[in-house]
Amino acid sequence: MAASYPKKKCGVLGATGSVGQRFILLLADHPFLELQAVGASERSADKKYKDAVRWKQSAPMSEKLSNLVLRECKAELFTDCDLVFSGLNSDIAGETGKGLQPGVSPSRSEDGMLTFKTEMAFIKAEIPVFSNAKNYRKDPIVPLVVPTVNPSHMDLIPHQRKHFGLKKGFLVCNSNCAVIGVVIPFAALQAKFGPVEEVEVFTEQAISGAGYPGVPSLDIVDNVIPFISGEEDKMENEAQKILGSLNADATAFNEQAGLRIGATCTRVGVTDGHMAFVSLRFKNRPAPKAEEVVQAMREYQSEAQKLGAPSAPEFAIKVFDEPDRPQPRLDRDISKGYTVSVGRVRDGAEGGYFDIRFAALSHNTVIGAAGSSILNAEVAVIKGYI
Ligand SMILES: NC(=O)C1=CN([C@@H]2O[C@H](COP(=O)(O)OP(=O)(O)OC[C@H]3O[C@@H](n4cnc5c(N)ncnc54)[C@H](OP(=O)(O)O)[C@@H]3O)[C@@H](O)[C@H]2O)C=CC1
Ligand SMILES: N[C@@H](CC(=O)OP(=O)(O)O)C(=O)O
Repeated sequence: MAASYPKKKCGVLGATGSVGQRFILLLADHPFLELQAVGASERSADKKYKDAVRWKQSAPMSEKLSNLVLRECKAELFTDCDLVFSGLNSDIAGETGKGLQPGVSPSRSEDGMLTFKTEMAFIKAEIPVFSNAKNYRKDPIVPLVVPTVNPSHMDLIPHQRKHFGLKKGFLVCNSNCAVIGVVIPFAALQAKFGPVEEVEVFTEQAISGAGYPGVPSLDIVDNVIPFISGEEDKMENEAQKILGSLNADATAFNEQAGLRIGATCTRVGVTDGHMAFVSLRFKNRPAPKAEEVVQAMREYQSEAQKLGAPSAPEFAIKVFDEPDRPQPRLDRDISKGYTVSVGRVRDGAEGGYFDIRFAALSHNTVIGAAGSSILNAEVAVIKGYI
């Protein structure tokens, strides 16, 4: 029988956005995370959720949640929550380019007062934050967690709390949505065959990845955009931290040394679901063949699954044998969007540099964003951090 956990009241910041709407869907019938509060900009505050949101999901919103009244994203308005999820734009979520360590020294507002950006203000108010924004992902004191890869990195939380003088507050980040879709297969392969050394990845990313209203229709219909600002840098630099290790006293991360990733990121006219086409080379010789890679991915069990997190998919990775799968429209909702689908697993070109090639599909607002945050929160509750 599944273990039961005490109910936790949660809030969603940025609840009207592309990621926020996915939180509303995924939290509607959660076994222990109860949606208590929703937040958005001043423009939306004090309106009922259903009146402020421009709902873009194919499933309807829950009647009960649709009547929640939106609050401004101020920590003092969320003290009735045990934790919050952040689907805030990065300019609202936190400092840019500086990271949390210097984030302890707050910004100075126009009137000269010291202010904290939103996520920092919440953790200072002792409210744990699970963030989708990019600001603090690479900060040495912030766990960057993909729940079906490295939930053990949350064991840095006591150190983070000590650093900030907090009792209950902490910050855990998700990675970039396109990164999530590739690190899950990488984790399965590395567990079996040792380090991946070199990767070349090409993505076709969904429109919902750009938020709402996002990409103008005249740009994306009947078209492919061969550039997403800032995306390739994240693809090339976030995986090393996720696939790295926590040191023995759980105070610092060692990034995976020697993992080089080259990325080309494009936007295509798909609503949800990022495709990634990967070529990779292992460090160890001889490298595994495609059949062994398929088996390793099929056997992969993540720690989130082993811990019994209720949203953890039965299989973190589904591998298709059919040569024309996965496809976004057909396969993005497998395990409600928590599973990454892989197909076209092939050996590298004969005599070529890369060992293996495959295609991976991930639902960018579920396992790529809101779903990962929810799974991370489940793990944090199971581990007793909340
Ligand atoms: N979309 C995706 O697939 C992924 C997104 N992310 C990240 O998640 C975050 C959210 O992305 P997404 O949902 O796409 O963005 P959207 O632009 O769709 O939504 C932004 C949300 O932030 C709110 N907001 C805007 N300004 C303010 C403000 N001044 N104060 C408080 N709230 C404000 C908006 O509320 P209002 O309606 O009132 O304007 C809205 O709820 C971003 O950091 C993004 O980079 C990460 C992974 C994947
Ligand atoms: N940039 C991603 C989504 C996103 O917002 O990513 P990030 O949180 O890393 O900025 C996309 O367009 O599909």
